[in-house]
Amino acid sequence: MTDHLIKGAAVLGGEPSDVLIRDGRIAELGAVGSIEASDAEVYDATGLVLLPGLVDLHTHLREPGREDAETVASGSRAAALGGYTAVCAMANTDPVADTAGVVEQVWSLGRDAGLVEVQPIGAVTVGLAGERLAELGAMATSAAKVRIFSDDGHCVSDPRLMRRALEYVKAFDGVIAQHAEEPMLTVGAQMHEGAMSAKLGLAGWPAVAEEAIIARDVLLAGHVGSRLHVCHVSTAGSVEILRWAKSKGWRVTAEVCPHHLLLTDELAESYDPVYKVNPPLRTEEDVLALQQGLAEGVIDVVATDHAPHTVEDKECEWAQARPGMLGLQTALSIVIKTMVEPGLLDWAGVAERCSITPATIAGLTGQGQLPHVGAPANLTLVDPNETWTVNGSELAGPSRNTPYDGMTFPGVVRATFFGGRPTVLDGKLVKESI
Ligand SMILES: NC(=O)N[C@@H](CC(=O)O)C(=O)O
Ligand SMILES: [Zn+2]
Repeated sequence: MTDHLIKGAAVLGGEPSDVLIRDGRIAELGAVGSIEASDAEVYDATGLVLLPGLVDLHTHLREPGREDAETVASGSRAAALGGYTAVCAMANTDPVADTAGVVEQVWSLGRDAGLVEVQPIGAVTVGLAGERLAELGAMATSAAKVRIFSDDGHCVSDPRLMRRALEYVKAFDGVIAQHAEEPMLTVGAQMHEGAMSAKLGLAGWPAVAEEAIIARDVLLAGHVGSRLHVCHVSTAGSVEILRWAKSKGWRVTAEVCPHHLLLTDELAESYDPVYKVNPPLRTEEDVLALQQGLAEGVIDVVATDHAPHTVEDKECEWAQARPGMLGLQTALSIVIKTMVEPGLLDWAGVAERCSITPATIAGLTGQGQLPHVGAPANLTLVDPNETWTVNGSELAGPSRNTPYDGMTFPGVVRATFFGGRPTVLDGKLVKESI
């Protein structure tokens, strides 16, 4: 394996340093010019910020079943380009990832693609039907070593089943990741329930449908003493409930998606289904509360909820369109725009929210480590002073459903190193790694 010498990178935005990568790990780290490595390939990282490789807790890779929207390989390419070195693959595939066989299939497809660590998430219930627990233990002890279980796309709405799931995973320190949506309050829902849904005549998903489930689940997690993770938190009220749950010392973590940190329900006025997503885009007040919650750590991590859909599933009437938007290649830029530029997070905070804490939640021990000698070389180099304009037709993967087409953002991912090997250099996929 070739040695790599990264020169002049600001580690977490600090002093410029040189980093030598050898045999998949950081072998040396020191002041600029202090490392001798004549055989190493040199990468000039002057002006770039070095972060631990990003880790996504919520990625829809669509394989098996909807390879026309995304595959494990195409999603891995999007992830590497976005600065990720690990993604957790959601279970709502076809067939559903509710057995050891399916999670092992996804895991080995990820290994074959070789661009990021692909950690499968297992379903909580058989077929995501919310009726019977899936084989959680078999998935946990499979080669995929599943630790996160989620029926994402659906809420585990039966409280008895949710309690049993929390009890079951406690034995192997697993976590239940809940898509918090009380289904009886979102029948026919198309967007956030508020002034805009009234104006547009679209059925609303009220904030309380999310908040009622989060309130119930933090109580259950506290009661059982087990780990709960709340997916894609989208309302100001949810942040308040999480703050309270954390003050009790319960083992509760939560994620927010980049689109909920930036976009609002006003965009639905265009009737462009690219803005249709679950949970829906909310109000300005919610956006500000989510940013504040993430800054304070009430919300622990940023997760993309990267949800590729084909043109047929997205470019149709709003009511028929599938919910979800692409996220892997734009996430870091949106975090910089909404959190770093306004001074809500520094680079250490970005590393914490986008890499270190997600890796801890997912139990990915080789990921999310602050750069130090001996650490696995999963690293991202970003140019914070450069901007780029999103071009939907140039994104990796077959799907085009980005809500950011034509928008200009700060923060260009220049290089990604996965297991000591560059997967992205100068902003492009490294050929040998594809
Ligand atoms: N977020 C979405 O709007 N859609 C997701 C499911 C989900 O994350 O709930 C999908 O699988 O398309
Ligand atoms: Zn969801």
